[in-house]
Amino acid sequence: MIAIKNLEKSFGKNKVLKGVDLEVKGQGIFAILGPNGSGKTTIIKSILGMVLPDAGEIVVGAEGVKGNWNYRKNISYLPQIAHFPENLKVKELLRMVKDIRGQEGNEQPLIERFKLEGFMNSRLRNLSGGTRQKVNIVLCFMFNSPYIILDEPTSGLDPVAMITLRELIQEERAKGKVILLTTHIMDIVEEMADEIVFLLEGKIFFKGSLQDMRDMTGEMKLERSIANILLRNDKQYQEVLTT
Ligand SMILES: Nc1ncnc2c1ncn2[C@@H]1O[C@H](COP(=O)(O)OP(=O)(O)OP(=O)(O)O)[C@@H](O)[C@H]1O
Repeated sequence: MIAIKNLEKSFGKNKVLKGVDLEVKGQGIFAILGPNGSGKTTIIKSILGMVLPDAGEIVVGAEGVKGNWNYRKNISYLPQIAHFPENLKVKELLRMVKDIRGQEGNEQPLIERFKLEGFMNSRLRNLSGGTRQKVNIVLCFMFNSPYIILDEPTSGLDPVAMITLRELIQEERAKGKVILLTTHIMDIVEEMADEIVFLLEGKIFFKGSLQDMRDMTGEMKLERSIANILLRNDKQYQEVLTT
């Protein structure tokens, strides 16, 4: 269970989160959606303790997040942009992350699935964007954590890797994990999400199933549903529906 109560966060004058209340109960895939800059990553980083909220409370499992690092070992995180020392070799990075976490990982099957065997001795600075992302996926999925947080996990992946990632996410879901996912690829959400959370203007605007969203907006396709919500709430999006 993840419970967020009245979360507020500003960066200077930019009020990003204006009282976010969100409860993620049970297991499954929860897609956090919203326009660019709506605060999806800020919520995720607040859950991880990487952003310090101005107000509010977050509980992960039974543990409050404030001043606590213990709960982090239960979360695997795939960041939107990962920053690691560029001169590290892939095998050194894998070792380093396992040492930092103090947990052994089951990386070998993932290395094989993403065909990374030939890159173990490559330095990060020499990897393509997509190969880096595959390494980041291995780093995230090699630990058996009850919570998995994926921030734009498909970025840079080729279609084969994309299918492998989708399979991997489904396998983790079948194991009873709680998976939080942000993505701008709506067919992934339509295929996989058990619940959709839609963030707008600093608050949770909608939380429910895909069918609930269809019912609310009268649109069958998620992309159109979201465009419909944005149109109702912001005139600048009117063109989206008329094109
Ligand atoms: N460290 C920071 N310092 C200043 N502003 C920040 C910082 N992090 C985020 N912001 C701002 O907060 C707002 C929300 O950013 P965030 O990355 O959470 O949005 P997002 O919904 O994840 O966006 P996207 O869909 O583009 O990934 C943006 O206006 C962003 O510029």
